[in-house]
Amino acid sequence: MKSISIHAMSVSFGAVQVLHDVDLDIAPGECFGLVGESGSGKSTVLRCASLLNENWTGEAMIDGRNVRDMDVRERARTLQMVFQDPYGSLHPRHSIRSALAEGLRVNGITDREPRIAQAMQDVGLPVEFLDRYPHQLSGGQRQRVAIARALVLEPDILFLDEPTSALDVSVQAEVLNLLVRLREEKGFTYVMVSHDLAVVDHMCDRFAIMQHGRIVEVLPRSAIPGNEATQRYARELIAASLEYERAM
Ligand SMILES: Nc1ncnc2c1ncn2[C@@H]1O[C@H](COP(=O)(O)OP(=O)(O)OP(=O)(O)O)[C@@H](O)[C@H]1O
Repeated sequence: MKSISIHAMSVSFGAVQVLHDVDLDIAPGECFGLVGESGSGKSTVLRCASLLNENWTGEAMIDGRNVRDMDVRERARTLQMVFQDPYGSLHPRHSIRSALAEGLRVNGITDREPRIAQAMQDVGLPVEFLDRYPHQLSGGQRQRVAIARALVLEPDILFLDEPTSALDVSVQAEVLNLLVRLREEKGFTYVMVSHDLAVVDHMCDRFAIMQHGRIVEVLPRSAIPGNEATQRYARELIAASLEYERAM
């Protein structure tokens, strides 16, 4: 299990600074949530820490090792991302087998078939699905493929960017439960972006509330039901979410 430590992460797009000195310390095996209004910088934290975006200042360390000191292969075997929209991230004319094989090939891994079969089993999909194409799967099945594509590289850390928000509510719970089980089985460390505090409450040990590119407060999950946030914005965000839950 691996820890993640982000220190003084700042990023600007043109003249606009979208992250201001973000500090986060995430324990090995923890599920850590990032919540906050749209545009507050949650996805940017994941994209910078994984070096999908390289233009930022500060440091991101994994188990004490700077991500910038890792080569692309080491990084891919350490950290994988799962995005919100599996349709957008799976090539429509590539079979599921080739979607899963691609990362293995790019990263010079040769024992591809057993890893692919294992990943399909891990996400609860039959191996016959390997010959299908993305449009031949349901939304939930496609998201399972996106998770399997991350698993084949046997990473230690998964960055999950709204992994279920494109799915029907009933399917959301299945995929979240799959993610809970995988973390228990494999000892993953998760960082999960979500706009839904109910999802954070279900999944995360702790979470950070972000606003305008800053961390407002870091709280344990147990602070949600009684709204124990100390910062005004954090309290308001939790209160709004609790009210919404009650109204449902
Ligand atoms: N490549 C980019 N170029 C310019 N601006 C960007 C880029 N990526 C993000 N931004 C801006 O940075 C800010 C933070 O975006 P980010 O996607 O991190 O927010 P978010 O909290 O994840 O929002 P959402 O919940 O809507 O996904 C936004 O104002 C966004 O418009």
